[in-house]
Amino acid sequence: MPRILITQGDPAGIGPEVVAKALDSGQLPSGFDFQILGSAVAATPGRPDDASALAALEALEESVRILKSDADAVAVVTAPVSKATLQRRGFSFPGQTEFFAERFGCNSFAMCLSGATMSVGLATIHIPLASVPSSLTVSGIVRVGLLLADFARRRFGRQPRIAVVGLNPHAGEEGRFGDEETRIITPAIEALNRTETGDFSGPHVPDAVFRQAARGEFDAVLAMYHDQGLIPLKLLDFDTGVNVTLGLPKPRTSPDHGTAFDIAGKGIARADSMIHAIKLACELA
Ligand SMILES: NC(=O)c1ccc[n+]([C@@H]2O[C@H](COP(=O)([O-])OP(=O)(O)OC[C@H]3O[C@@H](n4cnc5c(N)ncnc54)[C@H](O)[C@@H]3O)[C@@H](O)[C@H]2O)c1
Ligand SMILES: N[C@H](C(=O)O)[C@H](O)COP(=O)(O)O
Repeated sequence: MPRILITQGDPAGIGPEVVAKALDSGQLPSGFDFQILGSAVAATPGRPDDASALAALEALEESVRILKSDADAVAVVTAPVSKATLQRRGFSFPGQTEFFAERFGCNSFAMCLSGATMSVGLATIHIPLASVPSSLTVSGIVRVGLLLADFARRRFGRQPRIAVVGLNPHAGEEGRFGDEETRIITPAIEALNRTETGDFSGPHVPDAVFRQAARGEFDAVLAMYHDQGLIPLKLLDFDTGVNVTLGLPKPRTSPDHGTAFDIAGKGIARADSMIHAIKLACELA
């Protein structure tokens, strides 16, 4: 039977709790086995330390070993980790997305979050806001746009309508508030439309386009940076949002929330996003 790997994340966070609740929910698809990775070290809730970070890291590495060697292991779902704590243990990646991409030798990958209301792909991921403008390139936006179109086509079963967002207020207001739209984003949209993989429009005004997306006018939104895309997504879709890494040979999903150290150990963490993450992994596998 196909098997979904589930890493428990940092055991000082809510990972083990939401994994256990998801498995007990009665809402997971049939036809799959679920294999839990990660030891329940004696972590203090809300207090990540070297041991809890190591447990999280070992589960990630173990998932890669299994995914590469076992054809029945068809996807991985990762519970949240603390990036800062992991990096103090020598984890050299900004996040799990970049970790899986490197481990699978995947140069073309992207972060996408998909929820009941909207799906959002990110042209840049875990970088300082000040680095965003200089990190945007035509080829980078095209690369993420193609991955997002492929994902949206698989999810929604049609030629996807993808809104590409501007970077600046009012999408630059004809160059008065910035020129990334004319220099970079518009040429990328033109190149994407030449591929005929989706109907790409934009550059859209950032403060308006997410309302249109929420009303169903687009199948996905291609945002220029992390918080541009994830603030509306998490505002509207916190319980159904799933983080999915595009471009990997096997699907990797994760809940849209973090370790929630402030509520760890209290038994009040909601498992909805984890349940949706497991469902999406099964759907994509
Ligand atoms: N999937 C992941 O691995 C992932 C995602 C986001 C953040 N993180 C990491 O998590 C850490 C904490 O990040 P943060 O504080 O920005 O975000 P967070 O999602 O952990 O917490 C934000 C707020 O949402 C609440 N919350 C989160 N998940 C919840 C749930 N399931 N049920 C009820 N309430 C919930 C928290 O209590 C907190 O008030 C950081 O180290 C970050 O890197 C990991
Ligand atoms: N950027 C994600 C979010 O805000 O939800 C989160 O940090 C997870 O990133 P990784 O999947 O790369 O760990």
